Amino acid sequence: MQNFYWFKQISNNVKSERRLSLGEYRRAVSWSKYLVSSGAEIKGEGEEEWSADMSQLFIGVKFASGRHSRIYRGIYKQKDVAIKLISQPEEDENLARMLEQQFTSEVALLFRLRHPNIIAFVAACKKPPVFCIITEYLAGGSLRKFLHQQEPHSIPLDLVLKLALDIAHGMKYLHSQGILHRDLKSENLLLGEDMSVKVADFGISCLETQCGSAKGFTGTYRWMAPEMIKEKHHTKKVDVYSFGIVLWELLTALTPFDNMTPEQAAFAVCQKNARPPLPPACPMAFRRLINRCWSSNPHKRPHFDEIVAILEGYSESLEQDPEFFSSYKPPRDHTLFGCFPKFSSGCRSTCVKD
Ligand SMILES: Nc1ncnc2c1ncn2[C@@H]1O[C@H](COP(=O)(O)OP(=O)(O)OP(=O)(O)O)[C@@H](O)[C@H]1O
Repeated sequence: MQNFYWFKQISNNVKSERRLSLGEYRRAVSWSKYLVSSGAEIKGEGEEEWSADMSQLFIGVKFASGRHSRIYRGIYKQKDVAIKLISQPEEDENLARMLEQQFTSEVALLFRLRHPNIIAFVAACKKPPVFCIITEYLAGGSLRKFLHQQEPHSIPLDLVLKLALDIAHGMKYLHSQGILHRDLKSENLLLGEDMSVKVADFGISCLETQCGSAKGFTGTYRWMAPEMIKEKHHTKKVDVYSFGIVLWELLTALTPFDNMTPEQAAFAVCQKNARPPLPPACPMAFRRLINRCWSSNPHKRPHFDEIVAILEGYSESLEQDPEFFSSYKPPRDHTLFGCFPKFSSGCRSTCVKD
């Protein structure tokens, strides 16, 4: 706590506990003007349960940004937290409405989730045109940042397996609650100090029964399943597709389709059935799983229950035999492959022919 340079205590509007640049001061004041409680705001449905006690919230330095948000470190009730501040633009009513809907839905979903591999919700505040979501702070940052720091561009296979299992456990739990994440990617996976991974950012998540079509969607094309790119009806299997891309990231530490714009990547995935190329050294065990996860046919993608079971099997085998990944022989059931024998002559690693 001593290492923090607090510039703001929201409750009593203390303006500055450190020297701020003029820009920082203006920004801090412009947020605080909205966040300081007037005591007169109308509380929406369920709001009493998650509404933050502003007298207990300290906002520290900004450490990240999203498309429409800024993320600050902070302390809430003596706990280290991350505070996501979302501000509605005055000039764009549609965007303002969409951000409010996203906030409401993210809070409602986060509020009911409790799992070691899902970011823990702490509280939220709704003071239009500013909203805040307070969650536990994860010191390791995003998985994307971690992967991009790796030299050479790969991480040991036992770590790939551990990280993949954490993500799969989180996703299995999420799906067991009937929730689709819809924006699973390394940027939305956060690392704890102990290298545990937690799934975060539920801004465009939905209850499976209420997801509708993906019309007007703002997810991320490089990780997006073809049926979602095409704005078709979609199911939990869109997250399995994205998990396949995340597995590829874990094995390569690269950005998928980095030689293309997101729109070109979307076109290549839908029209040419393209996938990021698996490196020749990619162990067969992962190659098979990835090919199944990013199959263009959602029905051929496994459920997360099965993914967890497969990865746990790999983990046990690796404990017994450190050479497991090089000695692994796939089961003879060829229907489990992304590439079927009738296509195998022309099947390249970048292309799933099913
Ligand atoms: N609880 C947290 N602990 C540590 N870092 C966090 C936390 N929450 C967010 N971050 C960091 O902030 C970044 C953006 O957060 P988040 O994805 O929740 O914002 P967003 O507004 O939904 O972004 P976008 O809409 O662009 O996806 C994350 O990639 C991560 O680096």
